[in-house]
Amino acid sequence: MKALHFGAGNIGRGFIGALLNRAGYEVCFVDVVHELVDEINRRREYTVEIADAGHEKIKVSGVRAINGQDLNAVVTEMLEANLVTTAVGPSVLKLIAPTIAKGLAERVKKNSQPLNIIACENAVGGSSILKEHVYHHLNESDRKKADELVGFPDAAVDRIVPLQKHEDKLLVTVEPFFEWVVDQSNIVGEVPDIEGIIYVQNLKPYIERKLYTVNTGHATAAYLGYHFGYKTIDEALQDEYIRHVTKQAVMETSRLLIAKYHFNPEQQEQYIDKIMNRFSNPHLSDEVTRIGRSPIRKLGPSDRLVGPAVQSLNYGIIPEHLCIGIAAAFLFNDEKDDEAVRIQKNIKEKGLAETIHHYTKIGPDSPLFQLIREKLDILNEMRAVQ
Ligand SMILES: NC(=O)c1ccc[n+]([C@@H]2O[C@H](COP(=O)([O-])OP(=O)(O)OC[C@H]3O[C@@H](n4cnc5c(N)ncnc54)[C@H](O)[C@@H]3O)[C@@H](O)[C@H]2O)c1
Ligand SMILES: O=P(O)(O)OC[C@@H](O)[C@@H](O)[C@H](O)[C@H](O)CO
Repeated sequence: MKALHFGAGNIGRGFIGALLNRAGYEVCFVDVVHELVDEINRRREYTVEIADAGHEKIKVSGVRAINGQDLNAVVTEMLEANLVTTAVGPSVLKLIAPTIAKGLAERVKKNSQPLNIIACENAVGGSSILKEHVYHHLNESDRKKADELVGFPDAAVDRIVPLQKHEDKLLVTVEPFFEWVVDQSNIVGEVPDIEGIIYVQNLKPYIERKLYTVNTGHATAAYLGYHFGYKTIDEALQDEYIRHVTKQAVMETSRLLIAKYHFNPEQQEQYIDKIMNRFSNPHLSDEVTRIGRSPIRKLGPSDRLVGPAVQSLNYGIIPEHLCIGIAAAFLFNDEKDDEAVRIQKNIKEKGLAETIHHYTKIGPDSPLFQLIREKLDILNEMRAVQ
């Protein structure tokens, strides 16, 4: 069984690649960083280290890699792959789509075996988004064949994997917890037998619970942490105010999720407690700039902050603390982050009101708009007296 995985980064090596390998797949990574591809091919194995008191080291062997710019190599791999997965970042899906489309166009002519393509990204409907981009590059006849032979089941993936700073370029340190939930209703052919995947018939509650709890809390703590000068998430969460706002923000999303999907309130409370502990794992050092990366994406209308805030209003919940997180995201001015730079430029050139509307799509008539502005003033005042 062969798996082709796009993105040999932290989640690619530390989570998806490791699970596929354990399930018996021969894993081939696709990446655009030459050094990474070469190193994987030179060693054909790497180590995953579990960040807890035991520091267990797991060897992932028999892997190889190809360069994503080598179209022929990717097409050749796609002809034979039994499964395709991605962990490249939601904004990169559009960029890998032409290559995947080329591979699929060849494959549907030569191989009548079904193929599932699972995007393992932090986005609602990641595989569906990828499908849309891929289909854009297929002609009508290949699209019809792909409708029959190719599935794009959506997925939710959860495992905290910080930026890696090891001498061993392939070593990846990951938290012990992981969860990979896949929408079974969109699988074509046999359901892949991979230990660790939870198959569900309706993914929406799971991806929203993951993105709107884990990532909402993470982003809130990271943007506040950055604003108040903390470097890592566990440092930020030792600040009483940041811990309080983060916990309240995920309590707000929790009320939304319970109302919308009827999650069990007690289990939801345990889920939150577990997440707050995961954020503070003393064996991981996770920088607030990684967690806050790409703030334009994170301020998007259906992403982790604005998504639940807007939906909350429909259930009579006033998302005060989510709005603090949103306000803090507009103060994230990490100059190494292109999206942060673009937001700050927009604020300078077009003003705050226009910028909030532009990125969040929240209009001045929404009660959230005023709330975000008030929270921004409060955060700036708090910083000034710090
Ligand atoms: N790190 C985490 O804790 C975590 C947890 C759950 C989900 N995720 C999600 O997983 C995805 C990947 O995150 P990550 O932390 O592993 O990022 P990462 O930057 O470590 O890995 C992304 C990899 O994709 C590669 N890449 C970029 N463009 C490419 C292209 N055109 N073709 C092939 N490869 C390309 C990069 O070189 C990099 O190796 C994101 O969607 C993220 O939200 C991350
Ligand atoms: O990967 P992003 O940029 O969407 O979000 C940053 C972190 O919140 C994220 O990577 C978490 O560590 C992860 O989603 C935990 O499962």
